[in-house]
Amino acid sequence: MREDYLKGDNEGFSDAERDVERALRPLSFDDFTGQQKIVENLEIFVLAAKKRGEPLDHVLLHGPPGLGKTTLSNIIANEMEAEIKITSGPVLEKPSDLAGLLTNLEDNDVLFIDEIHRLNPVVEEYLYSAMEDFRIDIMLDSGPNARTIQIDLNPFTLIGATTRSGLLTAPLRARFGINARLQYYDSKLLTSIVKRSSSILETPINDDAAFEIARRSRGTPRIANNLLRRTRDFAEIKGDGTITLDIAKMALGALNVDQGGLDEMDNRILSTIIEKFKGGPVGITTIATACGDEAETIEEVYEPFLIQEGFIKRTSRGREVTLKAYEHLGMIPPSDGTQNTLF
Ligand SMILES: Nc1ncnc2c1ncn2[C@@H]1O[C@H](COP(=O)(O)OP(=O)(O)OP(=O)(O)O)[C@@H](O)[C@H]1O
Ligand SMILES: [Mg+2]
Repeated sequence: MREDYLKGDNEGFSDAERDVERALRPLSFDDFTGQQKIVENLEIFVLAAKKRGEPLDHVLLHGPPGLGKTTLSNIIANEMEAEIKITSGPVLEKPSDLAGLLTNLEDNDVLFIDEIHRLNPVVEEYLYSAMEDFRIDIMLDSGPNARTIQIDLNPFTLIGATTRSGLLTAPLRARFGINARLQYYDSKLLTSIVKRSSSILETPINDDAAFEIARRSRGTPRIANNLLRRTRDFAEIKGDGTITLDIAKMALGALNVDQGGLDEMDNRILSTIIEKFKGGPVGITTIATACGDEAETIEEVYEPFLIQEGFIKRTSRGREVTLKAYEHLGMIPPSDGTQNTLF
């Protein structure tokens, strides 16, 4: 079980915690740290769309949890000076659920569909004409009385967010004019996010403490913010309210946060490759089966971070762990490069 502060979504959080999360959310492009290329491009597309008086082209945001997809979607709507209607794939069960939302959109509004990979295929079909022609065909009645009517929609922008872009159908993917994959944040960017958040929370924090939290946040702003809040508790109870490096280390230690910021699944993937497959190379499907997760989740959610941080290498024959992975787990690497000495 992952701890609350590492959770992908907000499940397990109290209302107060959710309010804090909302307060920490940047509201404009200027406020948003990192993802520089994506933000620069979006700023241009938004300005151009506003100049033409048109809606922004449909946007697909994908990437691992907690990197800012929902945040960016809200920012896009703010910057477009448009209303945002928020829903998610699993909530839209029937075409009429979608039709209800679409017909209520004003000119240039944003419809945000979270977890868009989980759309019901029937609903997805309706989305095609809505996205392309701003029109939907609605079926009225059924049986012998069945007839369809065409409804014109106000021009709108669909923003889809997903952690699993590999599960999107090709026709849906093709209808997004703007397609951006969010990347993990480096420790420097996360340090400035931690500092920004602590100033919103009115909690003083030392530079080295901010960096320590950032470094151990798995490249993810949501985790950084959550660890900051827990560390603040320690500073208030065990210190004088300021987050110092000692307080940060004490808090992160007490919370069992990994030295390298890896989570339980990351560690399981690494130890599985080492213990069951002699460090690799091994195929992603085999790793997934051994770890009890889906290959696509490992490939899209976990592996990118492990590769970026140099724990895993991708070779033509599969995935291989690096020396850094052995060191991280306190295991002895094979001496001749073929045999795992632990086996
Ligand atoms: N670039 C950023 N700068 C500052 N804070 C950020 C940034 N990106 C994300 N955050 C913070 O991290 C939290 C999580 O971001 P967000 O909810 O947008 O992630 P997400 O990609 O939508 O995650 P999920 O896939 O789980 O829905 C937000 O509350 C926000 O405060
Ligand atoms: Mg989100």
